[in-house]
Amino acid sequence: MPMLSDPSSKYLPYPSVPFAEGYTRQWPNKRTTTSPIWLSTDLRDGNQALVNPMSNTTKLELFRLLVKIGFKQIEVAYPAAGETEFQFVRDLIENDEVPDDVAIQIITPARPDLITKSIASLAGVKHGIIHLYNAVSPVFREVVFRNTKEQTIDLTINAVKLVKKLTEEETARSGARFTLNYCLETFSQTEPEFAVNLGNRVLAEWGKASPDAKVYFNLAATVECAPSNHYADMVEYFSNNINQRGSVLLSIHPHNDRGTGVAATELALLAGGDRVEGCLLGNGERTGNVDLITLALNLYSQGVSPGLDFSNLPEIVQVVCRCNESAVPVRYPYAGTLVFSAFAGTHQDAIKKGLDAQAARWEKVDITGEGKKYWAMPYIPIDPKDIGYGYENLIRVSSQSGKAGTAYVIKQTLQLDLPRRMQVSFYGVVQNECEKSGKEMSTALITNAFKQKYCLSSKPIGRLHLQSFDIVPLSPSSVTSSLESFESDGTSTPPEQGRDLIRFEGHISVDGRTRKIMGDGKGVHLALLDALRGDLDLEVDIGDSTKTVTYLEVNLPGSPTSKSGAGSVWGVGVSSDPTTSQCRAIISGINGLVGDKRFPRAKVVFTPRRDQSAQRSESWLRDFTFRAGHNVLHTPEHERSELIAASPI
Ligand SMILES: CC(=O)SCCNC(=O)CCNC(=O)[C@H](O)C(C)(C)COP(=O)(O)OP(=O)(O)OC[C@H]1O[C@@H](n2cnc3c(N)ncnc32)[C@H](O)[C@@H]1OP(=O)(O)O
Ligand SMILES: CC(C)C(=O)C(=O)O
Repeated sequence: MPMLSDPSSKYLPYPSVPFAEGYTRQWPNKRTTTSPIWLSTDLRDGNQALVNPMSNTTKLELFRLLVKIGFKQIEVAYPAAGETEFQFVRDLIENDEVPDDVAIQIITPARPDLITKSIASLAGVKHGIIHLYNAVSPVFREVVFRNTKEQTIDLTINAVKLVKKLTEEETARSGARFTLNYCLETFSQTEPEFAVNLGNRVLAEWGKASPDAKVYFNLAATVECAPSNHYADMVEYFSNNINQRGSVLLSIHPHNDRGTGVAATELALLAGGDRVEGCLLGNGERTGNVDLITLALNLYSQGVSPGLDFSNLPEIVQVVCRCNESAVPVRYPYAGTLVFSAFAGTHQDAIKKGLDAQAARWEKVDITGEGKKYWAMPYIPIDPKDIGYGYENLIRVSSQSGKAGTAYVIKQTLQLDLPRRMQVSFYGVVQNECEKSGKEMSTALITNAFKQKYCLSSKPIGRLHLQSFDIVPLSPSSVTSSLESFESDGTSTPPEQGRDLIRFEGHISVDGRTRKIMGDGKGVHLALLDALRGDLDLEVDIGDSTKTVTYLEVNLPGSPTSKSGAGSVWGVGVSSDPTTSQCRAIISGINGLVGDKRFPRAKVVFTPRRDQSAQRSESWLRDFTFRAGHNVLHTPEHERSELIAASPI
């Protein structure tokens, strides 16, 4: 039949849930503030859907992982399926694999022979949950069992009677504790009144439900056939109408046929669900059971602890995929390898700004002790570090990226905070490469391109390579450049005559051949330019107003790394002469420190920061670090401060 034919003659819409006239649904106004009880059915519903069901060795590995994650209820087998399944339960019990606070659940259909065998597998268990199931919706009653409603009830009640008898015998023998988990298979496709009626008959037959020994009703969306709000309505109806609600626990068992298993579960929990059955990474029949990792981390990202430990999610994913012989799509919630990577330029820009803003906000909390370090990050709903990922892949660069992403990579790898206009310029280089290759630019490729472009290497990269140089003072040596005035806006042009004349003598290789160059000027850069002009016929004009600005951030030892500047003291030096600019910045910084009671006596680390926002024509210094020793700031007898230039970054 062609796809576009009228489906209304073929498919029936979901029926309404028979709430009383005027009834106001409760679930839409609720919030989930606590974690449900979790049951992992990886070893049963997950296992039965695998191409190659797990061996008992593999099941044991997964069982141990589930225990480690923190599951307190684990469905371990369908013991009546065969000897292997039966033996798995025996091994767990006999080898003392089950911690005292963990209950193991086994599943059995409502058939006497299979119930007997299933319960026998649990001999000696501490806490066993008997998951008894039969499908109760019209199609199953009519087609699979060929039963009326009354016959369905009889089948169920007889099974409950047998479970009660066998478990009581085992309790008398070994002291084992048992819980009945009665599953209305295909609950979400069953008439709500019939489901409640059946549930009440089960309760009456069990006869011993209490707030301390609740009967579980597993309300299965065996096949997800309707939107999530319908499942929530079904659960709320059952919750409102089942007897002895305080002695009953509602379990949610959703599948994901419509791709909304997670949403259905979240709404069903609002509607009265207390417990969730599902699998890690949503393994299971057809499109899978509901994914417990997504559910738990959705809760976590709302500030509700799920009580499950996914702090090393990559490792968990790896084990689960190996055990299930399956793979996770790269965009899978939380667990996909690309979930915490942005390629798009505007996303990257927002993330980069978000990280900086958050670092400042968190630092303020550290310093003031006020407020909370809450997570508020564009495009990233959960801190990747909380679940075992780093930030190193947050930004990946392709032809869809922009300058911010590229600058982020350079900051991460080379610790260089590029000035904005340089970001734009360098991004052109990267974009060109991306468009040429049509591929992602890896971190290594970007870093390499940066080094190539700006010749950042001790080995020759460009056509010109400076091998060595000397600065020879031509006029009497004195630091007279400090005579140059600096107005508050830093834009004044330095008087040339205020500085010493120096000679630049160097060796430069040009296309691999060494050439000697020499030039004079007031300041190193002018002398170098003179040498290039004279010896190599290279005319470069960097403008009269070219200045070097040196920023020094003096971090307070013991305070967190200062990104906002709140935990540090700053110095600034501006001059057309780089050396003078550095000297001024140091003196300026020290001035800010003297008498600052917050500052300890020794070891002051100076970290220069370059101005990113300036629109002036400037030359930019390479980063370098100074360390002041010998308590220079606080002991007047050390008048000759010892400022040691440490290695360049
Ligand atoms: C929704 C779920 O995921 S439920 C879990 C499903 N998991 C499995 O089926 C995995 C393990 N299953 C098995 O190993 C086998 O199916 C067994 C051992 C349980 C039964 O095997 P068999 O006796 O060969 O029966 P078969 O597999 O054909 O099952 C169908 C029979 O059980 C009946 N049946 C099916 N479900 C139930 C139930 N919940 N309660 C009672 N009877 C049931 C069917 O009506 C059918 O009976 P019929 O033969 O009289 O028509
Ligand atoms: C037996 C039940 C719990 C089941 O697996 C289902 O309905 O999907």
